[in-house]
Amino acid sequence: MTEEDPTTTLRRLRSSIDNIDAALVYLLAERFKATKQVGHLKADHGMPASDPAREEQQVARLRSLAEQADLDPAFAEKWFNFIVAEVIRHHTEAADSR
Ligand SMILES: C=C(O[C@@H]1C=C(C(=O)O)C=C[C@H]1O)C(=O)O
Repeated sequence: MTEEDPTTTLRRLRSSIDNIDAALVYLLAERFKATKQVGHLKADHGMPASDPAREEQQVARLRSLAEQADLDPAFAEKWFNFIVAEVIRHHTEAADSR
């Protein structure tokens, strides 16, 4: 079997990376659409922006999923915390504009 040219391999891998990045952007957009609705619901009903107990459950679940998927669980937790910080910022903005 002939080996693939390195330039061709790089192009092929980058094409896959581009598809994955596009999927991640769409997935994140969907997640923020849902969390923004949660933010308005909380603001309308005087509920606190953050829910540490829920976050703790999510971290445990995501760490376990990351292990199964051969992804660093510490990275999964860091990524989750980064996203949640932005969600809380949106929730606080929603509450302040009520
Ligand atoms: C979206 C919510 O609000 C916050 C954001 C969370 C998230 O982005 O997953 C989880 C818990 C809350 O701190 C929620 O309460 O479900």
